Amino acid sequence: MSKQVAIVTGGAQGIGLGLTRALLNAGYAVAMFDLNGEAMDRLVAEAGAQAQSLMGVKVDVTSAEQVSAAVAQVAARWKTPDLLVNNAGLTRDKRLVNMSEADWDLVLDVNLKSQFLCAKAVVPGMIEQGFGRIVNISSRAWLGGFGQANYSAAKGGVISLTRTLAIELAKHGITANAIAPGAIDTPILAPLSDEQRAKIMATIPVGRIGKPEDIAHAVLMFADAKASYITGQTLYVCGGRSLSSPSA
Ligand SMILES: NC(=O)c1ccc[n+]([C@@H]2O[C@H](COP(=O)([O-])OP(=O)(O)OC[C@H]3O[C@@H](n4cnc5c(N)ncnc54)[C@H](O)[C@@H]3O)[C@@H](O)[C@H]2O)c1
Ligand SMILES: CC(C)C1=CC=C(C(=O)O)[C@@H](O)[C@H]1O
Repeated sequence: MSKQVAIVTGGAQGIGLGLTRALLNAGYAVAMFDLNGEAMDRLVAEAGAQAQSLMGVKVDVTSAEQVSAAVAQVAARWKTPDLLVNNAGLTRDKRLVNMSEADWDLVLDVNLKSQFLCAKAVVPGMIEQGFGRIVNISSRAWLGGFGQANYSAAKGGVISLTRTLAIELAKHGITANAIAPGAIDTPILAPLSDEQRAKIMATIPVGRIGKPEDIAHAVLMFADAKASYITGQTLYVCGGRSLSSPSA
């Protein structure tokens, strides 16, 4: 495989699907790691000439065994990945008093633990090849948000994890950076009413809700081989929305 190889967790939908498409168009071979096997099968079937550069691996990214088997599958079909985008995530918003231990564990596992597991699985190969790019998706909500004790803590953990990866891996030609999106139009926003969407829009100086392509643009910047001096950073992609007040 002469192409660069990327893994996108949660790559079958929303921001992840935007990343999958943008990376394919940028010439990467892309492996989607997602729970939604049907969606990945459909995407590969619809990929036409790009199908040979696209694979879907049905994997729960909170499982160490499944993650290491999935990374081995990618390396066996193509090569050691050059880029890992840790994007899979979900919310279970509830006020603290109503938040169960299961709500806490699920959100921490999918948003944070998965990033540790995927990094641990790809890094040995990246060290061996002397090159790697890791981009971890956090959220502007790491600043704190009503009903988001679990999600905010997980997304703050993503930023801490990223800084540590950057420090540990710098000498191996591997960078690690985080992206903190604001509101991006994906199925994760589906539960919002028109009124709630309008309220969010009013706080965004750019005057629109973000699109998956906005995040893909930032990922491609961090992934560039020329971006070797950019590591440990968190880039807010949120249309200029204030970082001083907690999201409500
Ligand atoms: N959409 C936003 O406004 C927004 C804002 C800030 C941050 N984010 C973050 O961006 C990332 C993507 O969000 P999105 O809006 O595209 O979400 P989404 O719900 O549209 O897509 C998430 C994808 O992750 C997959 N997934 C979930 N749990 C998984 C697991 N255990 N194993 C494998 N795959 C799993 C889902 O199947 C789905 O394809 C998340 O980390 C989210 O927290 C989103
Ligand atoms: C999950 C969703 C409602 C959501 C939208 C916008 C965010 C932001 O950071 O602006 C996130 O907090 C996230 O909760």
